[in-house]
Amino acid sequence: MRALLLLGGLVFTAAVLGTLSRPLNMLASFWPANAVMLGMMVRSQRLGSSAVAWSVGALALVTSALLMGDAPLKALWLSAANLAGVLAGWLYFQRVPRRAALLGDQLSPLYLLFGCVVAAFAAALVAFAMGPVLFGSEPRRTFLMWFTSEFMNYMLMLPAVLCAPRWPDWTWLRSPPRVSCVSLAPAAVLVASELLAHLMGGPGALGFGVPALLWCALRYRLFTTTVLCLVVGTVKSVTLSMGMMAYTPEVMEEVASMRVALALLSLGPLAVACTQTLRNELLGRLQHAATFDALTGVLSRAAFIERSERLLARPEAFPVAVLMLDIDHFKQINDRHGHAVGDDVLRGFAERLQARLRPSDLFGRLGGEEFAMVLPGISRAEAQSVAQRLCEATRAQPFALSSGEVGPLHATVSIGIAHQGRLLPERAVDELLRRADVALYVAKRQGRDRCAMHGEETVDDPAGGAAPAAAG
Ligand SMILES: Nc1nc2c(ncn2[C@@H]2O[C@H](COP(=O)(O)OP(=O)(O)OP(=O)(O)O)[C@@H](O)[C@H]2O)c(=O)[nH]1
Repeated sequence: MRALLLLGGLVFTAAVLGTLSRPLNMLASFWPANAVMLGMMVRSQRLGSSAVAWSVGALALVTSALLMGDAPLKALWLSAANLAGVLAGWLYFQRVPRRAALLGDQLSPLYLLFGCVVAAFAAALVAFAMGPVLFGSEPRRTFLMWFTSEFMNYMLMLPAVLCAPRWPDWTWLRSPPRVSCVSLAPAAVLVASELLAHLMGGPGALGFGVPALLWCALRYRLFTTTVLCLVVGTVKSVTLSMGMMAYTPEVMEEVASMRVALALLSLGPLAVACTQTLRNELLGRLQHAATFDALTGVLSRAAFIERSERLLARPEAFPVAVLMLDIDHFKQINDRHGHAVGDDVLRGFAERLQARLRPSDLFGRLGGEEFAMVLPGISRAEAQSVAQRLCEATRAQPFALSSGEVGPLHATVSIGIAHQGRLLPERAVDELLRRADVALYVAKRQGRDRCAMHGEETVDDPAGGAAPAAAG
């Protein structure tokens, strides 16, 4: 219901705005209603496939035309042409891969271009027959002007509607991004280029803003780029049509050609913005894959070591505890129940322990069934009690398994703790992991399902001579 109201309200408002801009003269022909309706239908599959939604859109177009003073026959015919374009565009976008239709693909600008041609062509086809009846103009002229005006409107407006963020994603409205001189530079250069174009005039002035738009496409989000292209295109078409630039197209063919040029201007920046968005998304996924362990979701070995090194280089992290955790007899779980069950236990174990850590703690999987933690700002006694709680949490409940063939499985963990009160001069991570490993060896030797603190009792240190450690 909310979506229907939004559709009706937006199409109606856009149609009223379009009608109000009619006196601007032929070149501007600002008509956002069709692109708004098409964009919403393409974005929401529920709206697009609902006969009620199409009726609401049609009603909004007809009522706005009647309210703005069009005769009933004219209102119906204009709305029929508009609807024919929207319907043809929607049918076309249904055949385009969804991701590409929503500007999430490198080829999106080309799909968009073709979709706008289809929609504009369908609208012009219905409209040109009424040219002589309603406007007293010849059909060829009506077709050319209708097609180019629709094409320009779709090309400028549709990208912004297709990639506008959904309402809950508008977090930047509540906490706007920090604006700096560097971030404003592309927009400032765009304004300067457009002013220069205005001062110099001539048909070539159309392209003055392109370098700045390309810069914006590289620097800003896709939606911001589409809005900038829309604003630049609309301002250009209005200033040209009002004779505010030194060059103003006069004959019909010049106007039509100018509209097509205005529409195509945004294609380059759009292509760059789409590619950039795709690239950032892929980089984000790559970064995530390198940072987090694919099975358990905790930090990967490399990311854990890197973040631990950064943390342990800061004096305020001390006193600190480094824990080495190893699930007991994990090989038996694999051997008895299979690798998939072993994976379930690893996942459940990591999830259960992660829930018991503070945001400032680091938790990583070093490999196999071996995990490690860095707990900054913690005393020796606190570290010991945290480790004990982690042992209890592992032991307390069996781990749920995704396959129903085996019931929940019990598992236990052994933990070695290394505690360090003051900043270590160098190689702190290696040293503390080594000590924690020594303590883990003690915990395993003393019967497993327990924790051991390095430095409390002398034990054999496999890494080099005798080292102190004790069971917790
Ligand atoms: N399911 C699963 N098993 C893994 C994975 N990585 C390593 N393993 C297995 O983990 C087991 C580790 O066994 P061991 O190192 O002998 O240790 P353990 O059986 O836990 O014995 P203790 O540590 O002495 O208690 C091996 O069988 C590995 O094949 C993994 O990603 N998934």
